[in-house]
Formats: sequence, C-alpha cells, structure tokens
Amino acid sequence: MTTPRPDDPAPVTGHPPSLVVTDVNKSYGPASVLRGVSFSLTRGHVHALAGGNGSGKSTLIKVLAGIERADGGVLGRPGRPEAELSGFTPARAWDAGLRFVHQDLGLLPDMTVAENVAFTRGFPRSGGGRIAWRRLHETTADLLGRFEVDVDPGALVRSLRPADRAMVAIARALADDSPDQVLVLDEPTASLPHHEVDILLGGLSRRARQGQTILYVSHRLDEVLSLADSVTVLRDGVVAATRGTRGLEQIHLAELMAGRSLGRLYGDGRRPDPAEARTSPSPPPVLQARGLTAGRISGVDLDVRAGEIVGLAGLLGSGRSTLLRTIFGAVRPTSGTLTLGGEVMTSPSVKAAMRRGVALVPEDRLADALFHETSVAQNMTIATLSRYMRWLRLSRSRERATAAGVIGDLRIKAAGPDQAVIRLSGGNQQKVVVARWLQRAPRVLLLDEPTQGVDVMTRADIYERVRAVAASGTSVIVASSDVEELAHLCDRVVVLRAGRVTAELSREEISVPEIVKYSYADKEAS
Ligand SMILES: Nc1ncnc2c1ncn2[C@@H]1O[C@H](COP(=O)(O)OP(=O)(O)OP(=O)(O)O)[C@@H](O)[C@H]1O
Repeated sequence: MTTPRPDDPAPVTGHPPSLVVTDVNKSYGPASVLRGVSFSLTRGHVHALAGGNGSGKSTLIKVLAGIERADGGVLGRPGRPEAELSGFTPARAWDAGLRFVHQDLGLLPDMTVAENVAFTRGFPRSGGGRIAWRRLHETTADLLGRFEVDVDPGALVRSLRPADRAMVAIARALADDSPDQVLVLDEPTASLPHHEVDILLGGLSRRARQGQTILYVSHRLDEVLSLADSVTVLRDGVVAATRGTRGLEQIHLAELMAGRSLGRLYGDGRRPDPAEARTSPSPPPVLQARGLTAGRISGVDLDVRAGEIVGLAGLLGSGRSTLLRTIFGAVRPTSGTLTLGGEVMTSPSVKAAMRRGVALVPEDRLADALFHETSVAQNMTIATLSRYMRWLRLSRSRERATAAGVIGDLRIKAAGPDQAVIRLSGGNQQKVVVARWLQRAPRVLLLDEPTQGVDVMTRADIYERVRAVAASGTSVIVASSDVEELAHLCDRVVVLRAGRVTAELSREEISVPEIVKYSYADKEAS
C-alpha cells in the first residue's frame, strides 16, 4: 500500500450527504476566525474535525450549536429547509437534528443515571402527577439497552466508569429518537484513561455502523485515524483539507494541521539527557514524602531529586492531583511528613511552599490559574515580575518583548502580547499558564495535565522546555492521564491507584503497557 501525502486529492465518500455546511464566516471584531468553512457529513460515517490550537474548531461547534452567531453560512439537511447560520439558535440546532455532547458531558454526578436522562427528556408522571419512578427506570433501561450500555439506571453517575459515563451522555443526547440525528462530540475522550477510550470508540463505531452520523472533534490524532472515515482539517479558520482517513498517517495529518513539514512528532522519540547525567551521583532529594496521607492519598512515599522529571500516573480519582496539591500546601496532610530542601514542613501552606520555591500549574487553568481580566503578557510574567522592574516601575516594554518571544516559541495564536487572555482558545491559554512557570525555573515545579488541549505540534515544544528547566536543576513532577506523554517525558514514573503507590518505574522500565498495567494492579501483587 502506498502512503498518501497530505496534498493527495482524496474523495471522501460516494454516499449522499446527511448534513452540508457551506461557507461559514465568523469574526470577532477585526479577527476573522472562520473563513468560508464548508464540509459535509454522511449517514453512518464518522467525520472528524481536526486543527491546531486556535484554528477555529470550538467556534465552529458553537456556531452549529447556535451558541455563537455566525456572520454568514448555511446549514442544509435532506428534507429540511436550509438554515441561515447567522440566525441560528440552540432551538434551531435541535430542530435541525443536531445533538451535542461536550467534553464535560453535562451530567450531574450525584444523581442517578435515570434522573440524568430525565433532566433533558422529562420525568414521566403518574395520573396523580407524581413522578413515575418505575416507568422512568424502565424507559432508561430500554434506552441504555439500545445503546449497549450495561449500567443500572439506579446507579449514581459518579460511580460509573468514565467510558460508561460518556456513553450515558451520548444515549441521553440521542434519546428522543427523532429521525436522522447528527451526533456532535467535542473532545469526549480528553480525560478518559487509555483503555476506556477504546471502549468508547468501540461504542461509537457500532453506532455509526447502525447508521448514526457523527461529527467528532479531537486533538488525538490516533483516535481520529482509528475512528473516523474522513476528516476536515482547519488551519487559521479555513479548511486546509478534507479527506478520507484510509492510509493517512498521524504525521501527515499533523502536517496538514501545521501547514508545514514536521519531521517526526514528539521530536526524535528519544528521551535525551537522563537525570543521572544532569545531576551529581545520588544527591539528597529536594522533595521527600514519607507516609503522606491527605484526602484521597494514603501513605505515599516519594523522593524527587534536583533535575529529575518524575511522572505521576493513575486513573481518574487515583490521587494524582491531590498529591500535587498536598505538596503545594493546598491540601493539609492528616499524617506523614513532607520535606522540602531538607526542611520538614511542620505547618504546610501554599505560602510556605511558595516561599521554598514550589510552583503549581493546576489542571483547571480557567478557574485556578488565569488572570482573566489581564493580557497575555501579564499572565506570562506574573511569576517573574521582579525581572521587569526598573527603578520601582514595571517595564511594560520588557514584559511585552519577553511575551512576544514566548508567543513565537510556543506558537501561541494570539493577536499579540496585549491581547486579553480570555479571548485565546483553550489550548493557547494552557500554553500561557505553562509558559509562566517555565520561564522562572522554580525549585520544584508541579505540572498537572500540562498539555491537555494542546495540539500535537506544540507538545514537543513544551516537553523541550520542561527538559530545559529540569536541566537547570528544577525538580519536576508531572501528573498526566496521557501515558504516552509520561513515557516520553519522564525519568521515573510513580503509579497511583486509589491513593496508594502501586509501582515505581525506573527509566528502563517505563513503557505505556507497564504504566497502564500498574494503574489497575499492584506491582508487588503481580
Ligand atoms: N470571544 C472571542 N473574542 C475574540 N477572539 C476570539 C474569541 N473566541 C475565540 N477567539 C479566537 O478565535 C480563534 C479560534 O478559537 P477556537 O477556540 O475556535 O479555536 P480551537 O481550534 O477550538 O482551539 P483549541 O484547540 O485551543 O481549543 C482563536 O484565535 C481565538 O483567540
């Protein structure tokens, strides 16, 4: 089989389209975000929407959902009148048969599956007006059966495995059974562990084979290529390519997204510069935890030396973020000790941790890390302000110059250093927060999901910068649900399960299968 190059013409399908979107345009002030975007979907096929950070994917999905008004564009469905996207609303999107499942799934975790379904479908009532619980459970069981989701309608959503939660959200979105619905999935696997992704993708493939039309937005190129029949690539708000996925390789898809040749993804695939070479033989650990117990984590022992990059792996709820937040002083330990730079933290607090040079890039950047009302430059330099002070005054020009450099290095799509950070796309906001701490090289850098939502082209740039701060002596701890990222980046990986350390993998032992294995079982027990 010959491998097609990105510029090969590739007819997508021969089937009649079930949805046609034509010539969508959208600007925010002078910024033109979508320009003449057109694509079509076919019944029974999965069509993916891919593109780098800031390419316009979310904006396009918001336009289709009727949440953002387009400046122009038309949506056509067989047997229905064409709809002008400039006048689209959520109600019109619903009438056009579009059903959305967003990354957060929109489920209420402390309610049952049946209650969650009823929230959008309505609660069935008995003759006296009371909620007919039995009927609700029966109809929910019937719905779940049709979607091959093997969960109890009475189970709390919180108790479900992640893939089942996603399938419940999908079943709920399509529950009204109106003919020829289009399912739009926006990054549904962003926080799913490795093998749960496979379960979800299997479920989606089966739905497609049964005739479901699916539009699938994802940063994960492996998913796009394994699930989708065809893909539209957005680049800077225009369609760079639409083509079938058969024979398409990840690197070619990434090149279509980037609009340039990339060589290989993730650099040369080698983990250069082991920590042993960067540090003197067995220096004392900069950070030491003994029997650390706090919230979800229990009895955790951990040593991290200067210049090391240590990964924290584990399933959702395994305690990765709690461990980072405990080291940062945001969660108080109930027992155990934490030692930083040889000093036992007797009354841990965020202030005390920061004073000893600990920095945290949290998982929820929007809530916990971005200064919404300020510029990209101010968000980047807030941790290093003293560098920009001259005669007790802040040098805005130096601040801007630094930010402009980082914008270029990390390929942040922004109008410039003065742009309000809140106007950046999600992946670009993530880069700003990570860049803030990578400039400062703190003594201990805690990174929680550092590349979530970051496109594959920029990941390698972030990894390079993380390695550079480690090489300068910073101890780095990276919590990530992306096991490939951990395998690629880390000198050592500590695997957590239900708050306990199940394995510690040395550089030689690190591999994706090993990390996955110990996310489910103890190393000693296996
Ligand atoms: N309210 C807004 N005002 C100004 N510009 C905006 C606004 N919302 C989005 N943009 C710009 O539109 C462009 C596209 O953003 P969008 O969020 O659609 O990208 P994306 O492809 O979803 O990116 P990501 O992969 O990072 O989520 C970006 O350059 C962003 O800065």
